[in-house]
Amino acid sequence: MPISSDQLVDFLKKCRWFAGKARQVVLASVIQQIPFGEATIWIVEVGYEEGDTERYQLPVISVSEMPGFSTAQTLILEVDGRYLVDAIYTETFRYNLYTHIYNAESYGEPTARMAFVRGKGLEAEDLPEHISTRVLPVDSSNSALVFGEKYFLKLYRKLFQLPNPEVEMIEFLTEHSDFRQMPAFCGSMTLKSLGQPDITLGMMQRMVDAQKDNWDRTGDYLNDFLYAVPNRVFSIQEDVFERVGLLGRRTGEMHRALYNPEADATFSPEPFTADYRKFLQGRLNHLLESRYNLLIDKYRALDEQTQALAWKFMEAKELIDEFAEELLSRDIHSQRIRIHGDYHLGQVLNVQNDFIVIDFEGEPEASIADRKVKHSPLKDVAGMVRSYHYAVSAKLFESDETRYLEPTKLLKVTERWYKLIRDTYLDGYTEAIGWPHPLFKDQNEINSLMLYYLLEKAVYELGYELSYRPDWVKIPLKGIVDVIREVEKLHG
Ligand SMILES: Nc1ncnc2c1ncn2[C@@H]1O[C@H](COP(=O)(O)OP(=O)(O)O)[C@@H](O)[C@H]1O
Ligand SMILES: O=P(O)(O)O[C@H]1O[C@H](CO)[C@@H](O[C@H]2O[C@H](CO)[C@@H](O)[C@H](O)[C@H]2O)[C@H](O)[C@H]1O
Repeated sequence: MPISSDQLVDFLKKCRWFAGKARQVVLASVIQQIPFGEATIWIVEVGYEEGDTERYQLPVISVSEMPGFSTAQTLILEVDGRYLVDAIYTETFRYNLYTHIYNAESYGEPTARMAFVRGKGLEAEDLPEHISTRVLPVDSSNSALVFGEKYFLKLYRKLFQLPNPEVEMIEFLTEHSDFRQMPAFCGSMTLKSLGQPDITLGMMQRMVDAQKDNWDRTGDYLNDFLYAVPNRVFSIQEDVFERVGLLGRRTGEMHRALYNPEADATFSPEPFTADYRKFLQGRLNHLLESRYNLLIDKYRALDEQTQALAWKFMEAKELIDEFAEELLSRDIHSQRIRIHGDYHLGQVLNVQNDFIVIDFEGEPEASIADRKVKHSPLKDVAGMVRSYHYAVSAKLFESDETRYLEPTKLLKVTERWYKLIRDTYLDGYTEAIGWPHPLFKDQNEINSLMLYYLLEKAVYELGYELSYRPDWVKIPLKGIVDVIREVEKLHG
């Protein structure tokens, strides 16, 4: 069925996974069609009034009846009593996907073929003919399919002209390490077109039966803490310290697994080269500039307390520049490896008495090439430390229970919780990494790099909050101001 640009745009705008909703679309068109059984995989290109074009994966199939389980994102077009639907909603398409992964079988012509890989996590007993399939209704930027209630397939929607970093990470950890706190790799599907870079279309992992992610679980702990605060009681249960320490240890184990001097170039550790330092500097400058501009744009809409923090950030511009320049112009002897890259409490699922780390796709704002750059693992550590700061700040600053407390007292309690939890997390991390470790030269480098990554993360978050959650802008700003204070201390 032919489809016009307007029809495509109307459909895309209904889809949770379409990232271009806030942008002005000029044209959407199907630029490649890859037949796959009764379905066809469309590669859709979207052009915007400003900025780069984007590509999306849309598997389609023409059916005479709407699928049993349908959502607002199912129907693309209806013509003469037939329906063109997103193929993930049909059993035929899902079954075909699973069968090809199970058999590690390629499909298509030499000019454009889909290569299917089967991973260690897929068990031989789960034969395609016995497998149940369904769409998992997740509020996510991709689509999720479930097979036999045992396997979770992420069908990537926004496509990149390079293999997806998540598949590389999960495959590496599953096949070449003994780290088991992530869902094991079960398979992948990649589009290989003649003369074009490979494009990852999907990845299958073991399905995790998670009760809650760790952002929600930390929120539960914080509720207990919060209720006591108005009674001038400061109480953190021993269980909370144990869980935070365990997460620190699991993070350390993840980084130990990713540190492999025997690995090929994609994963082998690298030194802090001049090129990397230039990359870091360029990235921070770019982030800072975009955040200053965004802040100026949105300044008047911010509350008084947030405006004051914003001023501190703006006034410290020179100090921040000096700090970054000084750190990045010295020789650094710690090492860099592939890391998670977007590590925060929401990326950790609670499973029984342990954790499972998910979503190794890297930072959403970064290009796909940048997401594969190796960093000091302290960048992940800083991400999680920031996340604990977020959790306590969001709870204490936004709750009814604490509304009438004096702001300076509230801030003190928040800081006390944050510092105890941060140190517990860091102790767990250090214990698992083991000391000394070739990833880190000495405590001095650790302190400086931590400060740098904390700053970079908080500046990144400032953009995220200014765009999506203006009420939370003060949280990353507070994080930035904390780093500024530390830097001031260093400069005497
Ligand atoms: N292996 C898995 N098993 C079960 N559920 C998962 C698994 N991986 C992710 N999820 C669920 O799907 C949601 C989206 O996953 P995520 O990796 O964050 O995808 P995205 O990058 O598309 O947002 C998660 O919040 C989690 O609830
Ligand atoms: O959607 P992703 O999980 O890939 O990550 C993006 O969204 C996150 C918010 O959901 C954002 O995280 C920030 O808010 C979290 C609380 O909601 C907090 O725990 C994180 O520390 C904070 O960075 C993340 O930065 C963004 O990339």
